[in-house]
Amino acid sequence: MSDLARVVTRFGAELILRTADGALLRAVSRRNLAKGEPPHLRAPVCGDRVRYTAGDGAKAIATALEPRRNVLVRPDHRGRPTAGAANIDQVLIVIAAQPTPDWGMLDRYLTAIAALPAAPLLVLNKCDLPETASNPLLRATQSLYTGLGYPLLCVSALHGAGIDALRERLQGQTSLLVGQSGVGKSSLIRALDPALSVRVGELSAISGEGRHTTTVAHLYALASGGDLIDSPGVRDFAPYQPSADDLAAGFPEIAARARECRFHDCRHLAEPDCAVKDAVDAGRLAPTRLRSYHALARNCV
Ligand SMILES: Nc1nc2c(ncn2[C@@H]2O[C@H](COP(=O)(O)OP(=O)(O)OP(=O)(O)O)[C@@H](O)[C@H]2O)c(=O)[nH]1
Ligand SMILES: [Zn+2]
Repeated sequence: MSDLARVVTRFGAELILRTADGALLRAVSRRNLAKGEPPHLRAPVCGDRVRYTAGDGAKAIATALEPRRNVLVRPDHRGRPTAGAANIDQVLIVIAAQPTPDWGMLDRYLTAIAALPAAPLLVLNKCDLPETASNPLLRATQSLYTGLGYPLLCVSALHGAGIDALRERLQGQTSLLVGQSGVGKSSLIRALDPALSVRVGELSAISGEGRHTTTVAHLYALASGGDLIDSPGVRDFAPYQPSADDLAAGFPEIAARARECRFHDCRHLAEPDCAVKDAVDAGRLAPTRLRSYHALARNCV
């Protein structure tokens, strides 16, 4: 008999599992639990569902990996693909008036999220700051992305505005938290569930690895419902070699206009009769989006 559990985190060959009744359990796993997969996808990662049995000692044994809905792959420090987290329903991209938003980064996130696939949710934090309302570029960009159909919530981790609405959007979902350094991701986790900092301590005690475990991906169960994956290592991620389809999914407004270009493989650079460049010139397509598109297309496979 084997039971089903969810991987909270992994360090080396060891896992912390969350069992069906919510208990945390230390477990060991073979590195290649998923034999048919490419090497970087064989070991269980944060968010995976695994079968386990009780081991001889204090540690359980992960015996099988359940099929994944998706897995986030990113380059490791040597540029090789590595799995960061699995079974992600939704990605929260946190932005704020401060630090100054990096819109290219936002477009990279959106493309990677479309490729996963998962649902994006833009979270504009620090809405208590006067700059949030008074910065014309931020307002214009806000309407650019909502106009493209991306949902956006304005919140304040500091004052609590919009946090209830955010909690609601997290229920029943596994959500990954990403965003530039300093936008308030840690503050948002604390605002969503003040008890979580206690659980972080509990995890360190179980793993015995203290500091190390705070730098890898963790799956947190929110008291209000839903799971949140926070991964300091995955907080900035780019699509791993996007395909042409990934680019089309990440830039739907460009893909729609590209059908009108004279050349079916138009790259929207210097080609004649390019409907995408025409749309930019006519002010119907944001030049920043085309710039982001070109930056990603350079790595396209
Ligand atoms: N005014 C205001 N400040 C906030 C809010 N949320 C976070 N901050 C501040 O922004 C700074 C950065 O917050 P963090 O939560 O550490 O940001 P982070 O995104 O986790 O940063 P990294 O750990 O570097 O990725 C801190 O000084 C927070 O107090 C907010 O809603 N309003
Ligand atoms: Zn074109």
